[in-house]
Amino acid sequence: MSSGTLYDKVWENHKVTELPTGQDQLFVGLHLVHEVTSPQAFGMLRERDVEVAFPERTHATVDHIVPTDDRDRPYADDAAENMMAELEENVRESGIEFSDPDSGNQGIVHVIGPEQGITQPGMTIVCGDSHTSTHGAFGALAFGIGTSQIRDVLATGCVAMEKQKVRRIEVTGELGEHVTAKDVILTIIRKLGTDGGVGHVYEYAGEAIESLGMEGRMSICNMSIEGGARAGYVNPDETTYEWLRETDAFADDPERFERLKPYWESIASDDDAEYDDVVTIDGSAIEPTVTWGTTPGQGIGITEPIPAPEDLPADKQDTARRAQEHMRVEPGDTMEGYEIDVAFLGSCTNARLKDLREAAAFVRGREVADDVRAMVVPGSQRVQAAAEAEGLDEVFTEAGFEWREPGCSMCLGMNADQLQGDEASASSSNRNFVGRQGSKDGRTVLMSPTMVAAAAVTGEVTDVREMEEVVTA
Ligand SMILES: CC(C)[C@H](C(=O)O)[C@@H](O)C(=O)O
Ligand code: SF4
Repeated sequence: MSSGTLYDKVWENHKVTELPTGQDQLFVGLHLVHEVTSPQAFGMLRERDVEVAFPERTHATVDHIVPTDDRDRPYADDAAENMMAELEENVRESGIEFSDPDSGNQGIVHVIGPEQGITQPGMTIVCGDSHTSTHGAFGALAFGIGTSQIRDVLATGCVAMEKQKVRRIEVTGELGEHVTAKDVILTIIRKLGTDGGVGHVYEYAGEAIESLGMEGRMSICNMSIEGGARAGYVNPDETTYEWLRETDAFADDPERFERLKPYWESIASDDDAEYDDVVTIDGSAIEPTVTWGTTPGQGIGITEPIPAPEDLPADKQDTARRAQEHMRVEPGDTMEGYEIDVAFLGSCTNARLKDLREAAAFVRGREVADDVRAMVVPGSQRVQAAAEAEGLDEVFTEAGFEWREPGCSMCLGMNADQLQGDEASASSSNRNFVGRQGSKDGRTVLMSPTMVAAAAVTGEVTDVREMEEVVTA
C-alpha cells in the first residue's frame, strides 16, 4: 500500500468507479438505520419493487422518537408509534437486524454500533444522521447521508460522494484535570468555526487525542459535523484494538480479530502522509469549556469572559448579538453562576458508561439543587445495564436525578422530553441551536458530563475543578 492518509486509503479501498458527475462511487461496509430518516427510502424501494441489496451489512435501531419513560406499546404518542411500527415492518421484510427495545441492545445509533463491535476500523459507514461522524473514532470513514442516498445504499450497497480535503488537527500536550474530550472539541470548533471544516474531513491526532479512550475519541469525532467537517477520524491504535477485542464481534472469535488486525494497522495514516492543512492546538491550555451562545462554536473556558460582539470578526457580530439576547448573557461576565433549570446527561456525544461514571463522581452523596429537573438518559440499554450493575442508577436517583430508558431524548426533543418555556439547560449534548431542546425560548448550555453533574447539584454553571470528586469504586 502506498503511503497516505487513512482517508485516502480507505477511500481507495472502497472506490468502485468514478462517476460522470466527478463523484466517486463507494462501496459501503456498514449502513446504520434509524426510524426518522429511513421510512421514505424504504418506501422508494417498495415502489420500484427493489430489495435491500445487503441486509447483512445493515443494522437498525430506534432512538429519536422512543419514549424514555413508559415504553408499553402502543406508545402514547401516535406519531412515535407509527414510526416505530413502520421501522419494524421494514426491517422484518428486508431481513435487517434490529436492536429493538426487547433485545437489550437498543440505543442511540452512534452508541450501539461501537459497543456491539459492528463499527470497525477501515470501514465505510453511513447512516441517515449527521452525527455518523462518531464512528470515525475507530478509524472508519463514517458519513451522514440524506434520504436519496439512503435509498441508493439500501438498493445497491453503494453511495456517490465527492472526495474531501483532509485537515490534520493536532492537539498537543496533556489535558488538565477534569478537562475532557468534550472541552477539546468545543475548543476546536470555537477556534476553527462552525463552518471551518467545510470541504474537509478532520483527522484528530497528537498526544492529547491519543491518550483519550474510545469514549473520548467518539465525543470528539461526533462533533466534527458541528465544525462543518464532512467526517472526522482518529487513526486506530492499541486503544482501539483493546475496545474491539471485548466486543461481540471478536470476544468469541479471537482468530477473526488477529486476521483483521493487519488490515486495520495498514490503513492508519503514514508518518509521511501529506495533508491539505495542519492545525495545532495546545491541549494543556484548554479549560472546562461551555457555550454562551446558540451555536456550538460560541464557547469559552469557564473562567473566561463572554466576548463583546464588536470584538468578534465582522461576520460573527450579528449572530453573537442575537445569541446573547436569546441566552440573556452579558459580555464581560463569565458563564460561571448562570442559573439552570434542567440538567440533561445524555446523547450520542456523552452518554456512554465512562461519561456516566465520571458524572456520578460529582453527584455521589449530593443532592440536585432545588427547582432543577435533572435526568440521565443512558446512550443504550447496554450502557444502562452496565451502569445499574455498578449502582450508578442509585447514585443518580438518590441525588434526585431521573433515571430514564435509552434514546436521544432531550438532545433534540422529538419525544416528550423537552424544555418548557424559557428554561435553561446544562446539556451534555452537541447542539445548542434555538429551539433544539423542544422549546423555542429554551436556552441550552453545552458542556461535559462532569460539568452537567456539577451544574445539577449547584443549580448554576459551575467550574467542576472547584468541587470535590467522590469516587468509591
Ligand atoms: C433526526 C436526524 C436526521 C438528525 C441528524 O441528522 O443529526 C438528529 O439526529 C440530530 O441530531 O439533529
Ligand atoms: S442523540 Fe442527539 S445528536 Fe445524537 S443522533 Fe440523537 S438527536 Fe442526533
